[in-house]
Amino acid sequence: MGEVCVADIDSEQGEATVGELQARHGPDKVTFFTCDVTKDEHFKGAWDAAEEKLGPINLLINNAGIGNEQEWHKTVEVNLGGCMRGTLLALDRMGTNKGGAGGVVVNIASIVGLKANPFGPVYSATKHAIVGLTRSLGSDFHLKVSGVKVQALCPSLVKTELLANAMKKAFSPEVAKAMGQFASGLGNMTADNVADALLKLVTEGTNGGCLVVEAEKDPYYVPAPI
Ligand SMILES: NC(=O)C1=CN([C@@H]2O[C@H](COP(=O)(O)OP(=O)(O)OC[C@H]3O[C@@H](n4cnc5c(N)ncnc54)[C@H](O)[C@@H]3O)[C@@H](O)[C@H]2O)C=CC1
Ligand SMILES: CC/C=C\CC(=O)/C=C/C=C\C=C\C=C\[C@@H](O)[C@@H](O)C/C=C\CCC(=O)O
Repeated sequence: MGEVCVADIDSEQGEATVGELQARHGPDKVTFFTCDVTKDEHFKGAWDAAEEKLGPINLLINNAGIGNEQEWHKTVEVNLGGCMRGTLLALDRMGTNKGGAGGVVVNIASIVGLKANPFGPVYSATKHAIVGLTRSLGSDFHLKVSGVKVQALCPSLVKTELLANAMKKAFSPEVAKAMGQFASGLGNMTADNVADALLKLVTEGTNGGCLVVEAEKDPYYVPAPI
């Protein structure tokens, strides 16, 4: 395994996760930095600290996300703002046109970045925007300029904290009532299924590609409609 830096706003959970990974892969292989992806100075600080400790970064996974329909500014700022901030920073630091060695960015979007989600309209809008950002910067033009591939992973539902929190912060009482039943009909995909698809994207992904991962299906690309 290469060296990995985990950065998250939740330092308690982040340190615990990194502790588990260090026990498995070695203390020098994984490190944690606290980072709020809505803040430029946090993102840049975490990037610099990670490079100082682990060496040059060649892969960024923009994973932070929330499903809070009641505070839509916050959802836009974390989901879209985080991916935008991260992708632009990665181009600035890894771009061959900026003195870097090139690399890969993976934005964690969602299947509802490619289709509607009546149970989370704001969340769905942020994920559609992430897909647009990814397809635009993932064009041949930008790859030639920067040597950085930009791709998106679009998972279907996994029952994580995100879903539990989203149910508490649902769009309306009607949605809150309908959401649980809808979610339970979506199959049992696990975080490991998503991780396998992510690995495929990182190692053999197509620039600008949006790879969908759903329960009981092989991952598949969804091309832009026009
Ligand atoms: N769970 C699901 O069904 C799906 C999740 N996704 C996406 O996958 C990603 C990960 O989600 P999950 O693991 O499901 O949720 P999660 O709630 O377990 O993890 C989200 C992580 O983002 C962190 N975070 C939240 N705000 C942050 C901020 N301002 N700065 C830094 N970190 C912040 C949280 O502390 C947490 O560790 C998200 O982008 C989510 O939208 C995509 C498709 C399906
Ligand atoms: C904030 C919620 C947490 C996670 C969302 C996420 O990232 C993944 C969602 C996974 C699946 C969503 C599927 C959405 C399907 C819709 O396009 C429709 O097929 C739903 C159909 C009917 C809904 C009821 C209606 O419109 O009348």
